[in-house]
Amino acid sequence: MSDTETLLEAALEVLNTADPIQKARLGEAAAKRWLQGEISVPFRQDDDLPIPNRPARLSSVKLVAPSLMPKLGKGGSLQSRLAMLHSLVHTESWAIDLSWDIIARFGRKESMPRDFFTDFVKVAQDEGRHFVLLVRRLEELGSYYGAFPAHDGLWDSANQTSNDLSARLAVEHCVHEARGLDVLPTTISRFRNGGDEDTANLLETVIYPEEITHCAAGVKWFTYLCQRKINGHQDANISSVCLSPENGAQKQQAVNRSDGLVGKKNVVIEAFHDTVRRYFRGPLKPPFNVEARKAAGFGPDWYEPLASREVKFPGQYKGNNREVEGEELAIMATEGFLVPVIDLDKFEEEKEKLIEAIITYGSFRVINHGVPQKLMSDMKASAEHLFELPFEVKQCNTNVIINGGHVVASLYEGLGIYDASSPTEIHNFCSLLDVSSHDREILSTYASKVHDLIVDLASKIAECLGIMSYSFQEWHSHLRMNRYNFTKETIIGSISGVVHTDNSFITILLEDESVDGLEIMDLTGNFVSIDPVPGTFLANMGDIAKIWSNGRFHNVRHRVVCKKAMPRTTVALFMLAPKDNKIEPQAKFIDFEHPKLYRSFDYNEYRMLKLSNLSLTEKEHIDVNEAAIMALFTT
Ligand SMILES: O=C(O)CCC(=O)C(=O)O
Ligand SMILES: [Fe+2]
Repeated sequence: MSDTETLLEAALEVLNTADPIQKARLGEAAAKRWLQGEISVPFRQDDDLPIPNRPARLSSVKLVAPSLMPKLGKGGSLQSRLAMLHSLVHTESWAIDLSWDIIARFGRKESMPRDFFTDFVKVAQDEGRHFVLLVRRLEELGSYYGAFPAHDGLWDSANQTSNDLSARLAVEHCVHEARGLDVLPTTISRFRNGGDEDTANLLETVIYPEEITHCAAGVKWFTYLCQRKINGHQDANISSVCLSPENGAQKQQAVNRSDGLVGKKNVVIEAFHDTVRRYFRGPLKPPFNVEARKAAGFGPDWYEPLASREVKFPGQYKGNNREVEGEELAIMATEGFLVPVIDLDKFEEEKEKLIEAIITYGSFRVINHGVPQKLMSDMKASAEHLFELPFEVKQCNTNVIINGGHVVASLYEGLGIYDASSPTEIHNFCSLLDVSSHDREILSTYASKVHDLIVDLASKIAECLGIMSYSFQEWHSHLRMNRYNFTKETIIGSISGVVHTDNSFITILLEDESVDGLEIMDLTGNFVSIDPVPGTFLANMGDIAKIWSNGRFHNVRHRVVCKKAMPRTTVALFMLAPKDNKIEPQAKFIDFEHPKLYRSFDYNEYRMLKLSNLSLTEKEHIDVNEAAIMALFTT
């Protein structure tokens, strides 16, 4: 290395190296050079070195969405302990990148003092050592890094804070790393109880105390940035680092006192609350490791108030067309539209999130829904077979509800069955189109299972809102298979599925896992892409839910855009209306503050009105859709 090497250059070398062992080795060497003064310059003022949007990473580690991670188990079996160890190894590999990233990304941009660099160099050094120790242990036990799936949630949140150092410190170090401290004692006892004393010791004596110092670095530099803001832009007089595990809390207090922050402590804590609420979705999960957190320099007043999230129902909801502002807007701007994930296996814990999802977003993803993944992929294959039938055969798919059968539009074709909860209707559809017995079987099993899922979901929603006796059992449903005929000639970005809200209470969508294209309008009015997640269903709330809830539930607007030159097939099951087709707002949602918005009406009347405007341009379509619904208002 040349004498003029900067810490930024060393950090970038680590970030641009894919192999984590090599990352750790390079990081260790760079840290030594910095600490011994061989690298003396953090960066050059005129450097214009690109910081990778994503550090180089091994491609051999299979990534899955966080919500789809297989359960790690409780350490009772070797397999479970290996999965736990693997997850720790993966976290440490990201921790190396995150430490060098904070140095590279923010050090110069935020004109941070030398101690900031030194602190995070030490953190990076620790993380590299932790990775090597843990990966070695994993190998001793006969496994390897990459043997289990992993998720990149840590990097996702790093990405969301890539423009804001305070947010990065708060979320990565004071939320995620602090959460690591909360759960580590349980993890240690799981290894110990499973007979793996070596791993337990390693975690207890090396990793745990050092992780406390990393959390402390987050608290310390978050505090520093607040103080700097309070004092104008002059540098805060923060004492030199060294956050040893034993005295982190005292040092932190000393830091606060020396900077006159004691009186302003609430300002710092309030800023912390604001930042976490803005950049971290959902409440923090208790129980907290109060002792370790205290050693890291932050007491319960920092995190306890973030442990619950107010439920916005029913008083605070302001209506669909409300202005989005503050926290909500910031979350949406930084996260894009990540629809909330509802785990049906843990429904009791998910209620609050579900209510927020249906009221605020009108869209959520369901996992552990009980429909076998094989049936989902078979259904998609069967839908593809049906679209391959001769055109005249498909034309036999007429239907009693408007637009319920075979429809053809530019780039789009649809086939449908109403009522999909009726075995006779499925049978009639299959007979008319001469569907093979294999596809027939799949269609009827799928329709019946997903219909049951929708009934269950709708009942759960009602139950969350205290409507216990309402039965969705007899509601009709409509199964629609969608085919978007995207080819090489289709212009990428062209809209195939016009902007619309669904004519349903809930729609359960089986996505095309190889071709994305669905876009949902977020509360700021922008369309954001929804990436398909295999094995899950996307649930969208439709107009009928909005009416039934007297305007409380959000009927989400969405459209389909060509993203790839490949045909796209999706299957939607819409829960439409009760058997008698009468829809009206439920009494539960009507009170003095919320007068009845809609008169009782017939579902078919609504559908005629809604679908009579399909040929309009996109902008008009939105307005007329809304107008059509408004026309049903009581006056
Ligand atoms: O195909 C999709 O992704 C969306 C389909 C849809 O919005 C619908 O069928 O109503
Ligand atoms: Fe739709």
